Amino acid sequence: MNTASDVLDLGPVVPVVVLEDAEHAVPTAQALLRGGISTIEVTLRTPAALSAIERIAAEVPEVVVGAGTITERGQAQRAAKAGARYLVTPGFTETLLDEVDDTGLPSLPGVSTVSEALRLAERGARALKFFPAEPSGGVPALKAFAGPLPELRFCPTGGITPDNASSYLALPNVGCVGGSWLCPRDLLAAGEWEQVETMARQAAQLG
Ligand SMILES: O=C(O)C(=O)C[C@H](O)[C@H](O)COP(=O)(O)O
Repeated sequence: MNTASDVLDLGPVVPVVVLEDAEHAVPTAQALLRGGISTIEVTLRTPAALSAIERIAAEVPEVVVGAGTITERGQAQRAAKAGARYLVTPGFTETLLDEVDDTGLPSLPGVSTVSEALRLAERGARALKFFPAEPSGGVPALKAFAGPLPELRFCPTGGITPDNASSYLALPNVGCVGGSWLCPRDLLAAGEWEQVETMARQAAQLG
């Protein structure tokens, strides 16, 4: 997996996961894997996130672990050091993009407008996160992006559900969708790994 476009090809759904407890990292990744999902985006929203990334990278190498919610200076470097294999940002600043690029890792920077997508295309990006997908116009917006931006592919995230995922995945400029629905906090807190596996299995079949 070398490019951002490769990240979009890891499967139809990238689970976006908030891990409050690093102890949940390995069982979550294993449950996703049993369900047929081979990637996990661990959001850097909790103190446990970097340790969670480290554990998944070390103990569940079959799952390609990425780091999400990169919003502050230093986070890209720390995530790379912990073993993240790709980086995701909800939006971008030039500083953030430079830091992400410095890691050498593939990344999906977040955009919600054509102008933002153009700025990233100027920097060489070919794969982007579309965030927040539903509030930013959803499927019709992405359909419209394909006209002026034919070379760009997207991972829409934000408001994606099992009910609307397929309509995004049917668009030629969508490689995969991102979503938190597979790994809700209450299931992780309760250690309901079989339920995570079941939802992963359903998500893996979307397309
Ligand atoms: O943390 C980030 O970097 C984000 O961009 C936000 C996440 O992608 C969304 O929270 C996922 O959206 P939902 O599936 O609607 O929960």
